[in-house]
Amino acid sequence: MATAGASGGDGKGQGGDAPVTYYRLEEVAKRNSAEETWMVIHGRVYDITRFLSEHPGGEEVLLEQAGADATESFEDVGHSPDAREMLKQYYIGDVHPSDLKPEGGSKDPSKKSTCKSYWAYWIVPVVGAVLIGFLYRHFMSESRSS
Ligand code: HEM
Repeated sequence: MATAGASGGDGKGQGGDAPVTYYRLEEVAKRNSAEETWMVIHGRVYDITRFLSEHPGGEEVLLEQAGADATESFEDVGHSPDAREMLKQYYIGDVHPSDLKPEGGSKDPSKKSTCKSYWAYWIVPVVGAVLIGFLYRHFMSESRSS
């Protein structure tokens, strides 16, 4: 099997502690024919060449996505847990981290703004509560003195 452009490494992988092979998207894009069909689903690379003729949804839909990120199409169909389980046998590696689009992962660059929104989320009720406390004390002391 072709491994050009791939590099070994560690990190999150499909199976246990085996080293993960990373593939650049340009490497995946070259495998876009019926002779060699790779696709990306949720940041993982699958060699589905031998699965083409077995796919219940037909070979054509797979070839349309060949060499590309098929996550959206795969999810749109609403594949069964069995179909997701089948994916494992075609797994060959992960998309290289520098080619990964943020998909809600921990390396999400928008994390900072999420932190900011958490601040905004609790600071409003806290400031509100303190203000109400001051007003309450103010009116109580006024009503006591009058
Ligand atoms: C390697 C990845 C894929 C695997 C292992 C897979 C597997 C399966 C399986 C097992 C089914 C039968 C129904 C089910 O159990 O959900 C199915 C149906 C289907 N798949 Fe996929 N699929 C893959 C990728 C895709 C992609 C990328 C598309 C893109 C459009 C697609 C389109 C469909 C359609 C349209 C059906 C419905 C067929 C019908 O109900 O007549 N599949 N697939």
